[in-house]
Amino acid sequence: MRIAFGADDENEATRAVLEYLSGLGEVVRVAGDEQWPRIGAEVGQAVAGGGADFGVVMCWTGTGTAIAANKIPGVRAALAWEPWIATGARLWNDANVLALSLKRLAPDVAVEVARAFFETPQPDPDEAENIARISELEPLGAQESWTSRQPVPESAERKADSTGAAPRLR
Ligand SMILES: O=P(O)(O)OC[C@H]1O[C@@H](O)[C@H](O)[C@@H]1O
Repeated sequence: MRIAFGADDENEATRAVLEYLSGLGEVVRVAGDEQWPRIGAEVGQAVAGGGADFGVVMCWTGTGTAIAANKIPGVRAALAWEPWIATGARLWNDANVLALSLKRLAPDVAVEVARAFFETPQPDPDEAENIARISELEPLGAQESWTSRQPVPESAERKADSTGAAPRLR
């Protein structure tokens, strides 16, 4: 597995995550010491361009790098702060970039969240249509309507079954 990594600062959490990622495969890009928009964009480009299978971005909140990464077509970056969120991001959103707060997450929690992300290899096939719709959004301008929009019924029970977590309300 090839993983692109970038963080706009370095601390115990970033070091712990990098160490965990190094055990998973090759960390192909370590972006650092740059502003968060560039970190997000470069990690996103590595993933969208095929240079990496997945990306991990870290910044103070995790939000700035996530937003920047999501501007790159093909990127589905998800901010996660607990393992269940990371599992869901892979399972239901086929997230290919994980965003983490380097300020808020303790190193062991950051690694736990990353582990949940990387230990959920396949998205739920039932979500394939929704995930494909994300790509349809990429070329849309602010004024264009999304013609393929249709409601997708979801079952809280099915979500609960697939993660073992509590059912969620929609
Ligand atoms: O622009 P600076 O102050 O460096 O950073 C602001 C922080 O705001 C957040 O979105 C990012 O996480 C970034 O780390």
